[in-house]
Amino acid sequence: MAYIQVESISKKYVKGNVETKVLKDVSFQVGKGEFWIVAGPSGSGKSTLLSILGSLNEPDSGRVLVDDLDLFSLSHDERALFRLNYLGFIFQNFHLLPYLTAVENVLLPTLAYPRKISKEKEARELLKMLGLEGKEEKYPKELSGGEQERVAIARALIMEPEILLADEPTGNLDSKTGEEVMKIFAELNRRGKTIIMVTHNLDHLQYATHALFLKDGEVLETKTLKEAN
Ligand SMILES: Nc1ncnc2c1ncn2[C@@H]1O[C@H](COP(=O)(O)OP(=O)(O)OP(=O)(O)O)[C@@H](O)[C@H]1O
Repeated sequence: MAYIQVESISKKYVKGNVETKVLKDVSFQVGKGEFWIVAGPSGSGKSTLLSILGSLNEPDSGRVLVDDLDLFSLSHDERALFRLNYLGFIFQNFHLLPYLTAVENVLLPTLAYPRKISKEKEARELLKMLGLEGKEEKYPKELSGGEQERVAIARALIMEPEILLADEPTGNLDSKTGEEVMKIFAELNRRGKTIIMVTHNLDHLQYATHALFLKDGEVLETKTLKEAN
């Protein structure tokens, strides 16, 4: 049984009387510990697919099962709990809060947790692991793009999720910094995280175990690039 099972997902957006089919019958299966890159031209449905995998967006038809949980049969609250327990999200434009320091940004998800938990020590350790020692009290505007992305990665890791969902995480970075961020993802994958990443950059395929190519909302091809650990 696959860890993440995507079964015949379809999704359309309707604006006025114009209907756009964004995903058409998309199916694939992700094993635990795999690193998938979702690639395809602009507008092919990559971000929509990722938002459905993250249960932030509902498909019109089809199912997504994660660890045997049928995401869209869960209640709103159950789904929120699922996201908190299983998923870390990383976005292209970091989405850091400007009036919080690096360590406070990393701690944000812990504030939403139903039980009060203190993870300041872990937050500082994560920042250290990501090469940000000494920058814990800096505000986002005092950090470079690559540093802000690493804070966003630390924030995604603070609840110890099994799965990382990343949408163009290197899209706003120069190529050298982008490579450094990809090496962090490769290391996280080596340590067992299951990763699904949307990217335009096909050079990043060298870090992944699998690739899914989308075109006009359809799966063009899925490929095994190397064995997962
Ligand atoms: N909320 C929405 N309402 C209406 N149309 C949308 C919405 N979100 C996306 N679309 C449309 O759906 C199509 C697919 O968008 P999506 O962002 O999933 O593609 P993408 O492959 O991630 O593109 P890009 O690489 O440019 O980010 C596009 O034509 C987009 O304009």
